[in-house]
Amino acid sequence: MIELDEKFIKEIYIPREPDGYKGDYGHTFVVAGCKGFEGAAYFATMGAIRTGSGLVTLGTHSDVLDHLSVKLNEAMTVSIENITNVRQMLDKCTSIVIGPGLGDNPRNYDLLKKIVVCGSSPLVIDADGLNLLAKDLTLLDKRLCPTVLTPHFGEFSRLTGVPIDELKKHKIEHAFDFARKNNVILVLKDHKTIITDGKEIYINTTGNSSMANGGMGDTLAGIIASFAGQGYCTLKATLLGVYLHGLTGEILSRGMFCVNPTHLLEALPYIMKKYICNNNSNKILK
Ligand SMILES: NC(=O)C1=CN([C@@H]2O[C@H](COP(=O)(O)OP(=O)(O)OC[C@H]3O[C@@H](n4cnc5c(N)ncnc54)[C@H](O)[C@@H]3O)[C@@H](O)[C@H]2O)[C@@H](O)CC1
Ligand SMILES: Nc1ncnc2c1ncn2[C@@H]1O[C@H](COP(=O)(O)OP(=O)(O)O)[C@@H](O)[C@H]1O
Repeated sequence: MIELDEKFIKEIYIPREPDGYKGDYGHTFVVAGCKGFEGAAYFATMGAIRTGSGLVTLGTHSDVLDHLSVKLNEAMTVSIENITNVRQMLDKCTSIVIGPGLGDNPRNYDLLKKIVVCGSSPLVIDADGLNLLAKDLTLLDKRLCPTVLTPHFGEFSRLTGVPIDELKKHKIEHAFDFARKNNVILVLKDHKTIITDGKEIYINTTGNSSMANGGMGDTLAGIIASFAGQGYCTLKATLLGVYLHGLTGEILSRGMFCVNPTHLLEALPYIMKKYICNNNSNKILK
């Protein structure tokens, strides 16, 4: 069992070349959002943008697309009702995140199926993506892409059919077994989040209950997909994303009672620079 600390995470970090351009840092395809859950799509997309993804495209439902396009200046947007858009994005993206605020309905199940079966880039499945996957886990047998699942205990209970109390009692064993059996990287979100690929177990050491508010997990899903699309191997992208997400929340909580996704998103690039890239940033924290 490996505890994630600053030294371990700094060794994962890949410095950027001075002449790097946006095409070198990936294209994250975020499939998220529906009426009433636009915020989840916003947070996941911004999570990818604020952690350095070269390009980010949000695929969402037509009825929320215009509203989200106006808010997300740095992202492109496409309608997921048009399957040609989805096919084109699967060809050009370098990572995918599906699920935040997407909605749990048969049409979205077909979309998840298409992405799992046809996508080859690293795939992060979160929130409603997990609820859809829980209907038929054998969908995972048909995939070519490295896959990260990011459940909280409620979602993990739906995936496994095991009650939350039991999952909490033996969380490491359940997480490890699930990851091994299904050949996925599992991120079981908690005060001390567990990450496992079914071979090794990692425990995150950052984050606290100032982060216990809506949208924090959506943000994390976007962050992990961003790093996975930038050339980090999928496991390292996951470890870096979980650690950075918690670290940013924890540092902000020194001066804030609660840390909301908006605060976290604002601070992410500064915390990344100061604590992980080993350089100084003087905007937020001395
Ligand atoms: N601003 C937004 O648009 C937001 C949208 N969200 C979206 O809302 C949808 C539903 O997600 P929710 O997670 O709210 O609802 P869920 O029904 O998936 O999960 C909530 C339930 O999970 C269990 N649970 C979760 N964490 C637990 C823990 N640590 N210990 C014990 N039990 C735990 C509890 O039983 C709880 O009632 C998702 O698509 C999500 O992306 C949420 O992320 C909140 C913010
Ligand atoms: N007490 C806590 N300690 C550490 N991290 C926390 C704590 N509470 C919440 N978090 C983090 O916040 C995120 C919450 O995710 P999730 O429950 O999926 O939120 P949402 O569905 O609202 O986006 C997880 O990454 C979790 O680890």
